[in-house]
Amino acid sequence: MTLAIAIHGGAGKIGKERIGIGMEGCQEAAEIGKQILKQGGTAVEAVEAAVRAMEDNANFNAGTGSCLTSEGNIEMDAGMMEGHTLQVGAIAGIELVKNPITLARHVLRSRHVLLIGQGARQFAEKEGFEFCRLEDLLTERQRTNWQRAQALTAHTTEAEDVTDEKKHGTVGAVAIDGYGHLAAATSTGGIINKHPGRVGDSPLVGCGFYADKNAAISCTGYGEDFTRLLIAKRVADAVGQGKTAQEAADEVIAFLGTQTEETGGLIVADRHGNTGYAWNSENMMYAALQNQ
Ligand SMILES: NC(=O)C[C@H](N)C(=O)O
Repeated sequence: MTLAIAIHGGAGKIGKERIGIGMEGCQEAAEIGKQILKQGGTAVEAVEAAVRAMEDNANFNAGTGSCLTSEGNIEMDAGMMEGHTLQVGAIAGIELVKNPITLARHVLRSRHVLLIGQGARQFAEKEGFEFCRLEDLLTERQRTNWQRAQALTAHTTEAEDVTDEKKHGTVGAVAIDGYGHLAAATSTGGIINKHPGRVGDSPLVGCGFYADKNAAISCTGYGEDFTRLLIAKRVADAVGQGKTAQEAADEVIAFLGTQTEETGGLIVADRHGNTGYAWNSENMMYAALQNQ
């Protein structure tokens, strides 16, 4: 049985020096996930651990390093799906939690699919999560990005169009384990300067992530478009119709390009242990590992 894991760390217009750092972070996370798979762990365990590593890496826009809302707060989204059970767990607008993906995994084991804001916080308390301070999640880089965005917003109505950083750094993982089961996970701080309460594609099943018995997908990009176009589910359907992971990735990103000028990317794993990636932004940070 082929074990496989793929990671992304966001797509966009990413400077050379940041690409190197980002690719390294993806590679480290892929190694963590691969070790779990090799030791007989499940795809869900592998994608959770890989995404946690990315959330803890301050270079990515998820967990520590998340971007700020227009009011200077951090509201994070995360989602996870297990392919063979179609179980879903997602969290939107969560504050002061270091690893939203782990909270999403707790939701996956509950009778619910998606919890938001205050209720998500109550759930986290009940599940024994510890809360951190805003300063524990906030990095100097995101503070600077936000200040720049705020300054520009004062002169434009297109608040979210003020920086190339806006599409960077959402993180995700897809994996297939030794039991032939697939899982997908995505975690993000969203887009910079977003309206309080704004929810993107990342915690929405079929949009920013999806997994079934054929494929697992994690997306990154302009969440509004990934949501209205149900991007992740389209990829799963293409694989279900016989496309390979790579063919499905290419096909759906090409479709995205016909529907919107906004850009993004995605990663896929299929039930044969193939991985695929595609993006139509300038670049995407990613890594993939297989173990025969
Ligand atoms: N960086 C990203 O991928 C952003 C995320 N898709 C969102 O719209 O919230």
